[in-house]
Amino acid sequence: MVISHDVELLGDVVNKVWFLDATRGEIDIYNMSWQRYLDARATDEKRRRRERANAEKKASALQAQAAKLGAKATKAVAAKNMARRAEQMLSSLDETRQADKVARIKFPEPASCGRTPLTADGLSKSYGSLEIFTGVDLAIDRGSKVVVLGLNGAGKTTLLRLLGGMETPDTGSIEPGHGLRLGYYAQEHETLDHEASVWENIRHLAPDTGAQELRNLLGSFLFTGEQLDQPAGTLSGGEKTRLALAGLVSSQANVLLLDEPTNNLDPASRAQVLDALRSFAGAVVLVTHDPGAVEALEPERVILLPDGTEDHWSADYLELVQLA
Ligand SMILES: Nc1ncnc2c1ncn2[C@@H]1O[C@H](COP(=O)(O)OP(=O)(O)OP(=O)(O)O)[C@@H](O)[C@H]1O
Repeated sequence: MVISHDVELLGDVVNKVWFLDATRGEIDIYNMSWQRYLDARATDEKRRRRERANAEKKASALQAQAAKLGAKATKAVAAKNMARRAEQMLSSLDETRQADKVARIKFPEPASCGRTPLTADGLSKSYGSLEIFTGVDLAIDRGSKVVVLGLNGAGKTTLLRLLGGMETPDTGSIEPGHGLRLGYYAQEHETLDHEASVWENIRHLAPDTGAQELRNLLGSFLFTGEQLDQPAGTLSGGEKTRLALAGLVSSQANVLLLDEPTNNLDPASRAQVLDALRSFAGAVVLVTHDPGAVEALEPERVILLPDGTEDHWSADYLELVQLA
């Protein structure tokens, strides 16, 4: 049994799909491949919409007739029965299926900054006797797009944590440039306070933004009503990702450090993140195993770990993204 947002994987392996329909509160079982399931579900939903439209038409005809009859005292009982039948007909229908909701993600104009908002010189990091990397230099220019590649354990997350000030290097230094505003998206969501609620988290991340604006922002990331009071630690993987991204969007950062920002997202929300990346005017340093995210970023440069070598981006590196 597999739970995944990776549609390629699902297309390759599954021959049975359980669709948990939150609108109807039911599980539909489709004994077929992923592609055939997608087609069958689309057909089922079309059928339900048609049935609903027919029933609504019938019910409103009944209601109109009942209203006419109700005017005559002798027909009052028949009219009442008719109205009741119309009501029953409507209440037995499934709720109309909302088009599956998707977060609307758009990064705002970044705050203005100098030519090179972030520089690092001679960074080294070891954990005990394990040397992760030594002597890594980099300069992040305004608006530049950089992808960090390396095999598992090469130190990609470690480098972002150093740049984001979450950890200190053993040697070397990190120099913030004029006007730097960093936005850090952590793979494990450690930028979220898991004890605090959704609302308190976003409040903390964007203390200068008005309450209504924050409410609207959270709404566009699909957080409304009671969920604003839910502790962040109890959110699902995709919801944590959405909350952390909402925090980034509210921050006006001009350098985004993104560690696997598309993990845990359903395909529709992932597509939104990729679109947001495409149109972001600030600088981005991206760590990802998702080739689609790299293509959306259109990086100019790549940093290869653990050596710290820098190169111009070329499509040949895409293969390494999947390996890494
Ligand atoms: N706090 C720590 N204590 C000890 N070892 C650590 C610590 N943090 C990271 N490491 C080790 O440092 C190495 C680099 O970890 P890092 O998470 O930066 O790799 P990565 O390139 O991001 O890997 P992946 O592609 O698997 O996400 C790993 O071998 C990891 O086990």
